[in-house]
Amino acid sequence: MPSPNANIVRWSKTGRSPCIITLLCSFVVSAAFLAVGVVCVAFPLWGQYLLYPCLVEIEDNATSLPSTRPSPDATRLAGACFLVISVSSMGLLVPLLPRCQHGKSEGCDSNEYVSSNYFHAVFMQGSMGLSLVGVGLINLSTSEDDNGYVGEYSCALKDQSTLLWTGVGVLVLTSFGLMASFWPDSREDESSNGQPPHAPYQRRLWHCCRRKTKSPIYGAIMDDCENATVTNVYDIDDYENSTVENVDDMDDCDNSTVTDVGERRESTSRQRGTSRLLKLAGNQSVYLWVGIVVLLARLPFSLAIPHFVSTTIAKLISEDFIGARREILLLLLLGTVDAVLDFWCVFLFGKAKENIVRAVRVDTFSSIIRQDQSFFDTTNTGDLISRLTSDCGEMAQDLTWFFRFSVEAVVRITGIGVYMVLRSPILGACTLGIVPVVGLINKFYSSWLAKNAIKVQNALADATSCAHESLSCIKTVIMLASEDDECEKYKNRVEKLYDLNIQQLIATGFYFMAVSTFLINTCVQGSLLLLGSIFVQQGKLTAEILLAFMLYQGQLQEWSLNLFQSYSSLVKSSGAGDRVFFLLDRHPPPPGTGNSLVKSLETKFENAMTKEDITIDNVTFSYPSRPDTFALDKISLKIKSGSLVALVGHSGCGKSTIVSLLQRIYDPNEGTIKFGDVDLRNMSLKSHRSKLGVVTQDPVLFSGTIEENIRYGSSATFEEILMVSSIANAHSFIEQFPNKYKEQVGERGLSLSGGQRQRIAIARALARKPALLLLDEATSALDPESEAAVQEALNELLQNRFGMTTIIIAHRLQTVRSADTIFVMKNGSLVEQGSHDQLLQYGSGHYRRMLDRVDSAGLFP
Ligand SMILES: Nc1ncnc2c1ncn2[C@@H]1O[C@H](COP(=O)(O)OP(=O)(O)OP(=O)(O)O)[C@@H](O)[C@H]1O
Repeated sequence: MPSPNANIVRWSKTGRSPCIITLLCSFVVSAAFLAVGVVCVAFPLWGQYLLYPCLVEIEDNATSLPSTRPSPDATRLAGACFLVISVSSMGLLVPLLPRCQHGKSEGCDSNEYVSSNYFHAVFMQGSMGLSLVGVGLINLSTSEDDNGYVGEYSCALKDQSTLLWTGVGVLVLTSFGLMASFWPDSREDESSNGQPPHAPYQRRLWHCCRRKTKSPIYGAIMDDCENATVTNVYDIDDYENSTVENVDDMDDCDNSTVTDVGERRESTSRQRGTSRLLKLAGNQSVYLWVGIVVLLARLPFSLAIPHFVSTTIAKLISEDFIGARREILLLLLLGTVDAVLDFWCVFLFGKAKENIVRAVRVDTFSSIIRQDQSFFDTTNTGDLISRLTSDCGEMAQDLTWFFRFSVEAVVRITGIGVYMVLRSPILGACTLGIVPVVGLINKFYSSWLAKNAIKVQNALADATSCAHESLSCIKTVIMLASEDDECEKYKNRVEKLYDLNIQQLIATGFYFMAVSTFLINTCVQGSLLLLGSIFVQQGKLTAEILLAFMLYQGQLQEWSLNLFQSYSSLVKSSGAGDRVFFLLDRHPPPPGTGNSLVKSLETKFENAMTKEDITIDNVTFSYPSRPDTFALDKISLKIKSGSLVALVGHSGCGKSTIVSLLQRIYDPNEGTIKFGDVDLRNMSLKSHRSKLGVVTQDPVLFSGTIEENIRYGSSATFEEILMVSSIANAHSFIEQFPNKYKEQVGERGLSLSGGQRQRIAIARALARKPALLLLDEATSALDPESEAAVQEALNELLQNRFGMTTIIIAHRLQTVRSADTIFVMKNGSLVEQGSHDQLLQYGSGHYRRMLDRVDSAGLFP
């Protein structure tokens, strides 16, 4: 094998790109193989002359041409070997060409070159192995036996065994070389850092698949949601045709009965899911095509085995023990090659499956996480987790099953069918006749299976959501001693899933009983034996052929079942796929794409808009999940840049809703929110949010260290982290932990107290150096002493250092009274505004009444 390093040096010295030259050479070799293969297969009489040189060389460097020519069958066999070699090599080389034809600058880097050379070497090695086996077989079949017969393997097998076993050995070695290059330890994690893996084959396929992954078929990976438009995310036709709403609308327009509509919708969605699934598989075409090529290469080897079994038995019956041993040796030889190629079939299709699962999971998560808040308001988290885990896995599993078995099944069934019809048309027809019957039964079975699969997936999602909810609220569950209730709830859902699975089990059992065991094993085998024995009795058939028939019939039925099951799997997976595709297709309206004027403004004055005065003008808003109830009703207020304002009012009056609208988690139904003169809807969402610091009533931390949590969403240095922690009055308690800032906070920060979590959340908000700080009851969990300290520090920081605008929602009088302006709200409307003193003096009484009801702890009602 050429040394990869030597190649790199050679390349850098000459400055030329040998990559393309190497590839072209490979192509020329492959084309020559292809030509020889075509001639040998199509015109075996001419092909015999082409194969002479092989024989000369093989026959101990004899100077004369061999006395016997290869038989036409042997020539075809050799031709088939050449065809497989050339087609598979071309299939592997083609994806490299576009990368290399533009030379170094277009990605044909040294690694690519190394990988192409490695590939080339392994390819040549593999070709050599196949050639040795091919030539050995030709020699075997063309040698004369003692009686002068040619082509009956009558020469001593040992004469050729060295050649044959060497060929098989080379193939096995090649295979091990390839396996080693794919072994996970020999490469970097592909997904972790987006870097191509080291292993040469892996690297080459990685490049090919990566290019594909970026194609519009996956689409949903968006580096920046602000640049996301429907066209670059997904093929627009698919997008438009595939949302559930559209399907619903279409169906609603129809006057058909409800059942019709339901069935049609299901079948439409299934078809859509199926075609999308196939498109998805297209992204793994490299693996799938190579897998199919290997599959085809393997077929002659595995198909020949029953033939050798029957000829061995026939030879044993005729007491030709040497001949029988020869057949057994050939069977072992072909079986070994078959086994090695089988590994590659399993691996390549499995790899395609894993790639699909990985890509779909990442894309689905990427799509879910970019949904708007209204989606999460109405969708269960457990349900989404089930989509990510179970649906994605199931979909890809079934999809690759389809590719793995359908191609192989079609080829095998055709091959076996031809063999059978040629050998005995009546027995052949009798065996093949069952295929359409099984196909018909399978059609009903698969359509039932698809419907049931959707129910199963839904039930599974339901059970997952239930478990997820119970576990995420485990403290409350323990506190209220409702473990038994939760177990019961989960049990009920699992029972439902169990019932559906049992139904599926019964249907599957029935299918196998009727199709596999009764129809195929019993009826077909019985009729074959009956007919066959009559033909043998009449002398129309030999027992040897009948035996071969029985063996091939077993294979035929097995592969018919595989073919039909692969179809069922595809239909079934389209159910799981449909739900995943729904998530992939669900693109919230691209938020904050901004107009060019605003974009240029933002570039010019860094984050100018978020710092500006805020004007909420006549805003009306209802939550998407409750469209008829207005949380805000024609509210208008102005907040001066750099000021500290407080929102007060009774619980549920709409204070947090204003904070959500300012973050643009939702858009108002009516009215506008402006920063300076610019409507929030026209601003860049990403830059707006990057300038927000938000602390909510119940802040959530991520599992990890305190330092990581404070730095989350910013790039603060450790010194800055220390500073913001001191401001948030968190430094002192952090220092008391054994690992200080490296202390783990546990899942969702549950190993900290509520007050500690809140102070870390304040520090996290400050670490972002926000232009607008939103504190939604941020100090509610703090004791009065901590709150006072935090508030004091916050006031000083906000007012005197950075001039941030701060909006506080608080129930504590102490917090509110220091605000420049206090907005008093009632039932989604603004009823009073002014400073604490102004409101006491001139207010219409709302604030005063609230003050009157402040309790001894200083809390508003
Ligand atoms: N995600 C939501 N979906 C539907 N309705 C909501 C949602 N969030 C809040 N609401 C409703 O909107 C109204 C205003 O809620 P909001 O959270 O703004 O009140 P608040 O003044 O902040 O109350 P509190 O002081 O208790 O936090 C309430 O009636 C509430 O039930």
